[in-house]
Amino acid sequence: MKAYLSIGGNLGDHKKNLLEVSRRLSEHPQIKLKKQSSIYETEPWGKLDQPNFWNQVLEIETDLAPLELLGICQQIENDLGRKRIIHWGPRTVDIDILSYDNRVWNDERLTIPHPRMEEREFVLAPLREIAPQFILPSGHQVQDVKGHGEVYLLKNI
Ligand SMILES: Nc1ncnc2c1ncn2[C@@H]1O[C@H](COP(=O)(O)OP(=O)(O)OP(=O)(O)O)[C@@H](O)[C@H]1O
Ligand SMILES: Nc1nc2c(c(=O)[nH]1)N=C(CO)CN2
Repeated sequence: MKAYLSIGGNLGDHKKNLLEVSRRLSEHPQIKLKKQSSIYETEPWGKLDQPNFWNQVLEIETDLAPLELLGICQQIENDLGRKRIIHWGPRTVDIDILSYDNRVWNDERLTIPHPRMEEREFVLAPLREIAPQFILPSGHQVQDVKGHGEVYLLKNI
């Protein structure tokens, strides 16, 4: 199954943390990392009084079930020192499942497609880069939609 993940953080060594997420995901026997967007520096979304984030979107192929994938992502977040303190607040690294095999999932642990992805330019810009044909929950193509927040493509990092 094809899934898209959004990863981001704004504490510690951003680059190291993002690379570490990709490394750990690709080491998992049931996950293949297919595409990685560029890394973007992004204005904080939702809660504005915090440092800029670094964000990236990954395309993976996996035969893990959605909740199993969520568990792996949360394990990686915890291993990299993620503490859940402030809602939408600063974090070393956060992994959101944007979509999973065009499926819909709705329970207290997991909602896919991710309900807030469409408002977030920090998700849409990297997604547009690796999956311009991606259909958003609204039915629009990602390349036709602009979300909120400025993003800056980071070059030569
Ligand atoms: N698509 C999803 N991807 C990742 N986590 C999800 C998803 N849907 C629901 N969750 C749940 O959301 C919970 C809270 O996530 P988290 O603390 O990372 O929220 P957040 O990143 O601050 O906000 P947001 O969800 O708006 O990105 C997680 O424990 C997880 O169970
Ligand atoms: N730019 C940006 N802003 C955010 C981010 C993020 O990854 N990037 N994550 C948040 C919590 O999910 C809240 N706000």
